[in-house]
Amino acid sequence: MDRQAAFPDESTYRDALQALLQLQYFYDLRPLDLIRGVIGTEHTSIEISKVEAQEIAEFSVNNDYFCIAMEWIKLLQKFEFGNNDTNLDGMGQRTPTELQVALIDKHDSNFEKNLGQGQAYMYTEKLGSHIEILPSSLKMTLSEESRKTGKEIMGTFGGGSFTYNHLALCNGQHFTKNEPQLYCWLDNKRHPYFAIAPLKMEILHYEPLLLRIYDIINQGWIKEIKEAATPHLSQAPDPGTSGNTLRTAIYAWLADEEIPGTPISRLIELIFNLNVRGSNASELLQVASYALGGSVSLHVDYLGGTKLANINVDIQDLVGAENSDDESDPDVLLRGDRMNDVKLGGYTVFPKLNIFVRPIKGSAVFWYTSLRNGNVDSRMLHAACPIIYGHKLIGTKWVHQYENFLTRPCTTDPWA
Ligand SMILES: O=C(O)CCC(=O)C(=O)O
Ligand SMILES: [Fe+2]
Repeated sequence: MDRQAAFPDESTYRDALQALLQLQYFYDLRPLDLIRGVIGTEHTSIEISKVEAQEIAEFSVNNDYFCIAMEWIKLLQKFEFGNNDTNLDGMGQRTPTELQVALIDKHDSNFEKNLGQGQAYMYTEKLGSHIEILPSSLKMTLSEESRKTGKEIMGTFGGGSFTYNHLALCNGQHFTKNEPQLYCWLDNKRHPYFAIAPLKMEILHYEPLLLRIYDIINQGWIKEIKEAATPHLSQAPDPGTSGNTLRTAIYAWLADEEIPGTPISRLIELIFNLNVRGSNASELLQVASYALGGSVSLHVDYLGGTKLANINVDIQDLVGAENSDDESDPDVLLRGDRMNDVKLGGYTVFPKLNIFVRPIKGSAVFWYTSLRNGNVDSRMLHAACPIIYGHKLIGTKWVHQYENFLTRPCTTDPWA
């Protein structure tokens, strides 16, 4: 056995720090909570020592995560950790005050540089003259400003346009003054099959269309998808097909033949009158598994111009076990696995539409990724928010354009 493979290396550690800071950034988690193992509303046994807090502060300063770094530095200055951490002033470690000075210097030289380029909106003030800025209030101010002016503001974790709306939506907040008139109905007209089992449809957005269908897959299908995908869950998609999208999840791809008891392609054909099963009519079912911090950055699923529609099927719930059928799943109980539902985080957000979508087990969310003229529909920009606690499992089916040039309904009107 290769024992070395069991030890995390430097880059795994950096990834873990990055994931932790991303969670803090997205959800305004407080370092004081984090060091005590409190993540959102969950009390975990994952505590952070003073040495680790120091490393987090160093990492944040080095990576220019200004507000986050300031929070960790303040914590190091103020908070008494347990007395078993001693090595703080050892070689190579900066004191909190040294870190703070380095941080302010970096920030303020960035400020001057950006000012010279006419981009002062990224920082409202020099840190040196105003170090009491609260990250949360700064982010909300920027979010509000970007909404009012339509100006794009770059965020610490990249993403480019609509970054702050992205953050707000991940937190379940949106800035639409008038709630859209949502509409739900039972649909039994699409195919005789649905006369017996009507589809529970919900319009999340009209134009462009964003549609949720509840209870589209049952417990048997869920079990089959999980069993078929689990042994293969590993790598991220080929960067050639996912562009610059950052994905911190693990993936598996399933052909219809690998899940013979789960006719999901056929079901999508019946509901949307699309070709899904023919050769090259759709991609393999992409199963994505997200753990703590797992997320996908803002993107449109379009690359290569082949994709027509996106159907995301939620294989697990966002909320706790009381809503989960997994209690009765003998495999889950045998493994003693109680982390089967996402407790917090994990929304799919559409910042241009001002919509956040919570994963609901067994439901699917549908949208067209391209316009009728074949170009990408950039309004469908979306992201998967980081998981704070629990585990999200989602299946994505991408239906192709070319095999559907005759089948795409010529209207998005659900009543037509
Ligand atoms: O997991 C989600 O909510 C969305 C994932 C996604 O957009 C993708 O994998 O392309
Ligand atoms: Fe996507």
